[in-house]
Amino acid sequence: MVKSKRLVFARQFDGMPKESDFQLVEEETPALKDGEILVESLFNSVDPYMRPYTRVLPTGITMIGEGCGRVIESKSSDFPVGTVVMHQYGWCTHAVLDTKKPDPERPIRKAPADYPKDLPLSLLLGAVGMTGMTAYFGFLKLCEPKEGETVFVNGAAGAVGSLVGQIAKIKGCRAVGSAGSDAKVAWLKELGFDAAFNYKTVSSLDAALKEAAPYGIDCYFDNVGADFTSTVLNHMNLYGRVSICGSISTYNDNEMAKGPYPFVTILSKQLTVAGFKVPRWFKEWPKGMEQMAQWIKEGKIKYKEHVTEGFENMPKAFIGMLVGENTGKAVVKL
Ligand SMILES: NC(=O)C1=CN([C@@H]2O[C@H](COP(=O)(O)OP(=O)(O)OC[C@H]3O[C@@H](n4cnc5c(N)ncnc54)[C@H](OP(=O)(O)O)[C@@H]3O)[C@@H](O)[C@H]2O)C=CC1
Ligand SMILES: CCCCCC(=O)/C=C/[C@@H]1[C@@H](C/C=C\CCCC(=O)O)[C@@H](O)C[C@H]1O
Repeated sequence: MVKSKRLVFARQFDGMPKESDFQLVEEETPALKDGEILVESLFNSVDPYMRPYTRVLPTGITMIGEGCGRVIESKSSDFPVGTVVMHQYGWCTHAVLDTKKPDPERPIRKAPADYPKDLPLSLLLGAVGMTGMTAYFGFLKLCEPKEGETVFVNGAAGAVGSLVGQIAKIKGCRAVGSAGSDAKVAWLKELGFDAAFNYKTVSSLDAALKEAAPYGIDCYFDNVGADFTSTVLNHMNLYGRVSICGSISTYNDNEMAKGPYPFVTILSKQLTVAGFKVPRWFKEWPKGMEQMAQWIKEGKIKYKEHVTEGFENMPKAFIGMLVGENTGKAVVKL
């Protein structure tokens, strides 16, 4: 038995989450049954989806989220001690997982056997994990970028957005991004974005897009949603493709945003607009993970991690990510 900690989703969020919405619980892990493994978490992820997904969840549960950890006790020959796994075990320091009852929605994923020794394991939650797969498949499958096309991504200095822009460059596109600070914009230029702007300080989004994408936008990877997206659609070229990845500008709203209705724009420009959830391509993730790791090793993809130290600081890290404190992937190191 091991002393463990978890953070409970104690109060429904009202607008921006608060630290007092979580409660820390300490307890001992139970003895393992046949087929079970005890995982010690090394890194826990904080992600935007946690804010809207909790709307329909009951309070009192362990806060939802993915972690990357090491098996420290095992009653499963498939997962010997030392195996590194990723799983939606929630905000906890230790998790008992049943390997005999696989849940296709929440699989226990093993770190690839050939995962490069010189890459941090935290990347299995970031550029070589769920976030990286979101950028890789959500962009390539739905935007189908062609050489010479203009790609626009918002939330561009975040975990997903920063990868989308760099993949766009690898594919020979012109990459344009927006982010919420001048320091983030400077980093995007370092990454090779052809144009980038601070959406918080431009005189108008319309004017900024006109300047940054003078020949229009062919591919739009949308992390932000709502009014931002309606404005971007006006800058799309004929037959443009739009990948609807997220809608972070609406996650703290207590009600779903209504309108405006951009359907005539979509029709007249003959746009293809598609939403996705990245587990849709689960079967292809190993290939995507291998490609992302290879691009990182070759220096074609650069990444940043915003690492918060200490399990107890997870609420701070989560709120910080929602207000834009992170550049690159926000993770918590336990
Ligand atoms: N469909 C899917 O399967 C998946 C979707 N996603 C979505 O991808 C998006 C990006 O996620 P991820 O890269 O992990 O997160 P990020 O690393 O981008 O972190 C969130 C960022 O959002 C920006 N932000 C916050 N509020 C606003 C706002 N009102 N308007 C514009 N930007 C805002 C902040 O950056 P700034 O300083 O620039 O404002 C903040 O740093 C999210 O919408 C998420 O839900 C993620 C994973 C899977
Ligand atoms: C309106 C909300 C849009 C959110 C888009 C987004 O960020 C989606 C992310 C999912 C994410 C969900 C993870 C876990 C949900 C289950 C939680 C639980 O009950 O334990 C991940 O699965 C990949 C994205 O599709």
